[in-house]
Amino acid sequence: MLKNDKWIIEQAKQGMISPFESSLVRQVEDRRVISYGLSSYGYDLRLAPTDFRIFRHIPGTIVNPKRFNPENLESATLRTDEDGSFFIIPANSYALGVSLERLRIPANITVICIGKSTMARCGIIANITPAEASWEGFLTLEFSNASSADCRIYANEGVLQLLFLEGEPCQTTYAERLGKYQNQPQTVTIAKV
Ligand SMILES: O=c1ccn([C@H]2C[C@H](O)[C@@H](COP(=O)(O)OP(=O)(O)OP(=O)(O)O)O2)c(=O)[nH]1
Repeated sequence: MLKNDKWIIEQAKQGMISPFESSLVRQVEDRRVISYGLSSYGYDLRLAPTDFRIFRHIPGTIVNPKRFNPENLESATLRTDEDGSFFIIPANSYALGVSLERLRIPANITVICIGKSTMARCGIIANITPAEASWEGFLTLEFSNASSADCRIYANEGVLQLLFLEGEPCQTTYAERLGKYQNQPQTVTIAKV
């Protein structure tokens, strides 16, 4: 079953999402923001200002998920103006960021990470991925800019939404099988095998 706002509040009190906003935030002081916080059946996460990296091609090489070369990722600069702090995701490129919130997923829950409509309308696709039962840490976030125009992606503002699905208790959680992405820090975690 898809979990509702009341359930998310109860779980957040026990540390599922930190920091936690118990309503949808649309404005901070006198500035409009890309919304984040609690929605009816989900939670909108913020992008951390700490780490955002853009894929680049290294001539003569091919990306190998079994031996990922960190040089394929170039750190982007955080810029700030009257609209907020942001990174630029170039046209037709792929980028990795990290969530501002730390998550602790309950043992009978799978979380689906999907895009926000506002960003989707600007050509930004958040790669749809699960966060598994009993996983914890800061999510590494994956975006493509499918449009032919460069786009801002705001730090400290909404960038992704989470849907919480409850299942029958499983035999082995991600934590119990010692999943390799357990306890990710608030920096981009590159592909591992
Ligand atoms: O966008 C995402 C999605 C998931 N995760 C975290 C939470 C999730 O529980 C964990 C493992 O992800 P997944 O199971 O998709 O990775 P895998 O390639 O299947 O790894 P493994 O072989 O360890 O299961 O990574 C992220 O950091 N970012």
